[in-house]
Amino acid sequence: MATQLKNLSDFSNVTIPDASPYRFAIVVAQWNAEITNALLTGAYNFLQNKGALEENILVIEVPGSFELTSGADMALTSQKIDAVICLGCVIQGETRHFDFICNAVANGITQLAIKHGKPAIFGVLTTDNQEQAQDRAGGKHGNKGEEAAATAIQMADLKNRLNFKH
Ligand SMILES: Nc1c(NC[C@H](O)[C@H](O)[C@H](O)CO)[nH]c(=O)[nH]c1=O
Ligand SMILES: CC(=O)[C@@H](O)COP(=O)(O)O
Repeated sequence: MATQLKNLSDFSNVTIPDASPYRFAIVVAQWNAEITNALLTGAYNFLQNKGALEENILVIEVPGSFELTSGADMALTSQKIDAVICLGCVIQGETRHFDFICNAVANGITQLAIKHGKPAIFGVLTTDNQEQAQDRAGGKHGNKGEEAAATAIQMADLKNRLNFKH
């Protein structure tokens, strides 16, 4: 398996730009809160470690991952932010509900980035079980929240360097 022995959050070989010029929103789902709170901590601490100012990090909670798209849309529309990070954890249940949520959120966040012309980062765990989620929320496979924060900084910086106006 590709990730079997990997820490997916290892950025030692990647240059992450200074985050201090940028304003971020982190939209976090309350479903599977033990996991999503760990993702939030990872993302928040990573942003601050890369220079983001506390007053430039807005945290918004939504009920579940399905609401991440609308929560991020509200943030991008009403707040002056440069990138939005969407954090959630969807764990497979007995039915196809998992598939509908995961597809809706992935597609929704993708379309949101295009609609607003700003980075909208998919930091949603989509796992078979609780253990896989724990492994990716500060466990042996790293922290998906850190990865999402790193991506948000890189994309906000890219937009700035390209002087991209929407
Ligand atoms: N089963 C999970 C959910 N389900 C709730 C949905 O996200 C949504 O809030 C509901 O369908 C109402 O629109 N959400 C997760 O984030 N993770 C799950 O495992
Ligand atoms: C992944 C989910 O939606 C969670 O509510 C499990 O649902 P179910 O067991 O009804 O598929």
